[in-house]
Amino acid sequence: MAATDERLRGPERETHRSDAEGEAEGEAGSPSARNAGRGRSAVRSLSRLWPYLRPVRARFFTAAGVAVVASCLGLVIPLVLKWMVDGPVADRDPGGVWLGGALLLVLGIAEAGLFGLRRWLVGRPLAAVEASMRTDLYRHLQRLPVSFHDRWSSGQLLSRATTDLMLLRMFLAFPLTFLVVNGVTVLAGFAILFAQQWTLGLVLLLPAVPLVVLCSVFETRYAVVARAVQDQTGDLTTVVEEGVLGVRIVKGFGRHRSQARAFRALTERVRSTELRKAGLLATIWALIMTLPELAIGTALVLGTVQVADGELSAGTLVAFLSTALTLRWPVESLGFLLAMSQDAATATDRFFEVMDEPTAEPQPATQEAAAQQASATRNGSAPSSGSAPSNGSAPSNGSAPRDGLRFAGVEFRYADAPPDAPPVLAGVDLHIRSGETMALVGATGSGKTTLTALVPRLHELTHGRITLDGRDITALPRDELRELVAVAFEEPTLFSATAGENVMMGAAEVTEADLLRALDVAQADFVHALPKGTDTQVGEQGLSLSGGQRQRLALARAVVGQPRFLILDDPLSALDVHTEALVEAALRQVLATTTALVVAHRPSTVLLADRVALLSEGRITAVGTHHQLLCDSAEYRSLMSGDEREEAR
Ligand SMILES: Nc1ncnc2c1ncn2[C@@H]1O[C@H](COP(=O)(O)OP(=O)(O)OP(=O)(O)O)[C@@H](O)[C@H]1O
Repeated sequence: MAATDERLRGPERETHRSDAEGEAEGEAGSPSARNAGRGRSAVRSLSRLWPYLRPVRARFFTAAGVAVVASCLGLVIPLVLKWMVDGPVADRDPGGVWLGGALLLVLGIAEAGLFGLRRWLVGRPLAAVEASMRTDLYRHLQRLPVSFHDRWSSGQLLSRATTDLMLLRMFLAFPLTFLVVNGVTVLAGFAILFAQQWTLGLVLLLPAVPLVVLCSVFETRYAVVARAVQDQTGDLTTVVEEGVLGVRIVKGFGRHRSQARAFRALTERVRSTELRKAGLLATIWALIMTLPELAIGTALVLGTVQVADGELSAGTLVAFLSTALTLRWPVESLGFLLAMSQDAATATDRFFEVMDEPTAEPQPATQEAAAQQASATRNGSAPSSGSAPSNGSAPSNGSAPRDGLRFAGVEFRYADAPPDAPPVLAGVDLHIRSGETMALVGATGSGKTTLTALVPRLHELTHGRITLDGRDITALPRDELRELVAVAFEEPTLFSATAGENVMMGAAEVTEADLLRALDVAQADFVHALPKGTDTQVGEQGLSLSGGQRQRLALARAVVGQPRFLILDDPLSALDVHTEALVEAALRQVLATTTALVVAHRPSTVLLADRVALLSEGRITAVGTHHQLLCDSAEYRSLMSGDEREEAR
């Protein structure tokens, strides 16, 4: 998997490389792409599509059968011609010629009708196959851990969900069927050729040997370039997406020229790889067209000599050559059918690279949690985290003590961090009592966001445990965990939906009254002044709203379900002083009814909390009230005053 990761991370690096570096990579794009194309069997890759094709197999195989019949009908036409030339034409029988003509017309119409029927048979089912693959991919992407999304660029995922799946539908609709249909047609055609005149048949068969060798060389080379093109298209998608989402920054800093230059460099790379791909295709196609033409020319000369010598009838020669010409298309199409199959095999690999990613992260704490759960079941009560609830608060139900949120010996290291890097969090011990609000304060990069992300299990901790009312989070079903814990991040993400829908995403079952209450709590009353109130579309990423408005909607989303635990990552950072005061006042009411961990940078946010924990270099170094820490901790004083010298005193 490491190699795959390397390839997937590659785009970010490669996107920003110079052209010279790109050229230096040589023939086939990125080294990772070269490796990806080599040594894999296209057939094995494509066979993984079977589960998706299975539900529509009846229609699919019927369509293939229809196509085989249609194609073989084309082979009957030369036989009718032979009958006409040797029969009615030689005998000067106009009635026979008309009959032959009518037969040819019927055969032609039947052939066209059958090909039309084939298209009708496969059109709808294959669109359904594409849709079901896309749905599976989307569902899987939603389930994959955050660490996966940290590693993969969005453009690579987008291009897999769009371009690659389109390539696969095209492959199933056309090359897959026609590789079979053309294969059967060529075999049947050669049987007819050999039956008519085996010596001439051998002449036509001669190019088959070099063609097979050439096709196999072509397939190997083309696979590498096809992979490179598809990966580079993914990079391009990432750049376009970043450019569109970051358009304010690009414009604000006047970076449109340098952005355009970077984009041009990338398109240049895609273009040159596409040209290499086209060059390979042109070469194989030229050879595939030339060799059979030479063979047909030779057979024509030899056949004419045989007719002149009286060894062969003119009708047989006409039929022979017509059959040979009918076989031209099935043979000549081989080049691009193989190319499309390679594109599809690459698309399949890229699709399953994502689908094969495990949805669960390794959970070192699971055993411990499982043991804990088992012991809880034996004792008939929810386990505590080692000590009795310290605030003496009432149990949440008959047996479970309300122990609040507890971190015990928590250690965390990002999977993609260098092996020699120290863990982001190490030995974090912290207890937030039930009903308490704890502010988490620390210098930039000290690990505050990381610590908060561990509670809803956006990342899996490396060691230690986190408990909610005494229950290990790894032992809680995900749904229950998400119900218990609500989060609002510093960067408020909104979806292309209405303002109301964005808020109601915060809980499973939300009433209109809950929505209005949450908007009120988050001081998001501005929503009512929008053109359609809570039904107003807020646009992609909520970009039509101000930063403060987005943050208030995100806050409303966090509180709408009245969660038992609330995790807020600097939720007031984008608010002006006036709105901040309003939101703070409202938040006080919410915090009074929940257990909260609030990342805070400013004294005003800290003052919302009952106690403050100071996170320093991945450890909790002090816990106390705001005033206690101001007295006892130089680092805390420095962070609150924004004065670095304070710490040195
Ligand atoms: N996905 C990631 N992969 C690897 N390292 C990461 C990742 N996300 C964060 N880090 C690193 O983890 C450390 C802690 O980051 P974190 O975002 O938790 O800090 P923070 O205290 O919230 O900072 P801030 O106050 O600036 O928001 C930083 O050194 C950061 O570079």
